[in-house]
Amino acid sequence: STAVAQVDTSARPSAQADASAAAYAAPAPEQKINVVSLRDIERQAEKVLPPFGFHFIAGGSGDEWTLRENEAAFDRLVIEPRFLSGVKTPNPATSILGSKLSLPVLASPMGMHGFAHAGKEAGTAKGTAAAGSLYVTPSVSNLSMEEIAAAAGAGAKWFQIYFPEDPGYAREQLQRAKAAGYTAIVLTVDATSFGNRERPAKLGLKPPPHLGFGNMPKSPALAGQNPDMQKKDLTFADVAFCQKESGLPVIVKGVLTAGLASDCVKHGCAGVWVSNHGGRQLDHSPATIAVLPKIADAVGGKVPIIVDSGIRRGQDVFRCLALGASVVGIGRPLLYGLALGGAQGVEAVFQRLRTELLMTMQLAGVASVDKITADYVAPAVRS
Ligand SMILES: Cc1cc2nc3c(=O)[nH]c(=O)nc-3n(C[C@H](O)[C@H](O)[C@H](O)COP(=O)(O)O)c2cc1C
Ligand SMILES: O=C(O)C(=O)c1ccccc1
Repeated sequence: STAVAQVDTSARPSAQADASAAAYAAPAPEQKINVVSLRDIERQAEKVLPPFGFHFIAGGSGDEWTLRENEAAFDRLVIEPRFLSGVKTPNPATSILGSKLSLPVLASPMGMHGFAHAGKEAGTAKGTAAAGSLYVTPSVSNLSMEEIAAAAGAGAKWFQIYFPEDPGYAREQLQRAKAAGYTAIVLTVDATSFGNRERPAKLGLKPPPHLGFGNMPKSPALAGQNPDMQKKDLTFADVAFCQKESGLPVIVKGVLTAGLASDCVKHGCAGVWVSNHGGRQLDHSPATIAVLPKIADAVGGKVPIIVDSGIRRGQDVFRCLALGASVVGIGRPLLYGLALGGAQGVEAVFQRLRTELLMTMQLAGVASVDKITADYVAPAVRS
């Protein structure tokens, strides 16, 4: 295995430090924000974020086909409402692996929130907890997993790991995660090589000085390891390692095929996370909503399915649930909310999605999330 960070990561900020660059001017507001729509805050966040930070967050890989397709694929799927169904107060609450959620939307793991806000991951964790949702802490964070757990407080939390080269360092992180109160491990498998993110280079934007890794090894024997150096040759043996060493349920993130989904179930995974990493890894990998039905079919209800990448509307949440997801994840909009308002901005993003989901459920005629089925969606027919 090799350090991904050393190979192909010209645009990877965590791998580089430009000592001559001015210190990174992350926004720091803590305020209520008005979220008209999740798309609208991307435009607003661009105005307050340093250009590198904005384009690092907003960008995808390669030609950004998958990035566009994530949202375009929803446009090919209509919602067929059932009026006169007597629904009065739809209930968006659900639960996943024992955690109660006030809505079927959680915070996808994202590395290095220092690009979005001076408070780093703390505001995202706090705002997600305030919204009654679940925060997935990234291993490549600017704050430590213990600091992030403290910010989430009683809020539900999982720990996402990029499996490091040294198994001893993997073990240390998994044990720390359990001790810090995380209740599941998310193993991301779609980033063993870093996607070709070209935006910063095309725009002539240089990575800022390093913002600091929160999870450097504690054991002196692991000196030289950092959480951004990943094992390339991942297999199900590494999944088993995570299960054994953490003693926690393990979810595989980055599933895009029915074959991998059924292998995950066979290997005792507690969940399957359908994701193309927000179009940031393998360009021309499929939109998640397009592959969700066959993955749901392969999983057959044996474990929960989480899906993310391009979800921006309550109607998108509805369509994902209709096609077999238990819960959806959102990424970038949370960083935009964070940049604009800190924890309150993050909470406002969840609230906006809740409002849209409630409206969608009311108009579609569905009273609870378990009743959102494939009967309510159909291919869009174009003449
Ligand atoms: C800035 C940024 C950093 C990310 N870092 C990670 C990470 O550390 N680990 C991971 O599993 N996924 C990471 N992702 C992918 C997200 O978990 C998620 O799959 C994706 O953002 C969902 O798509 P969306 O942004 O369109 O909602 C990152 C995404 C972004 C935008
Ligand atoms: O950019 C990403 O998608 C990502 O996964 C990541 C990983 C480490 C640090 C920052 C981002």
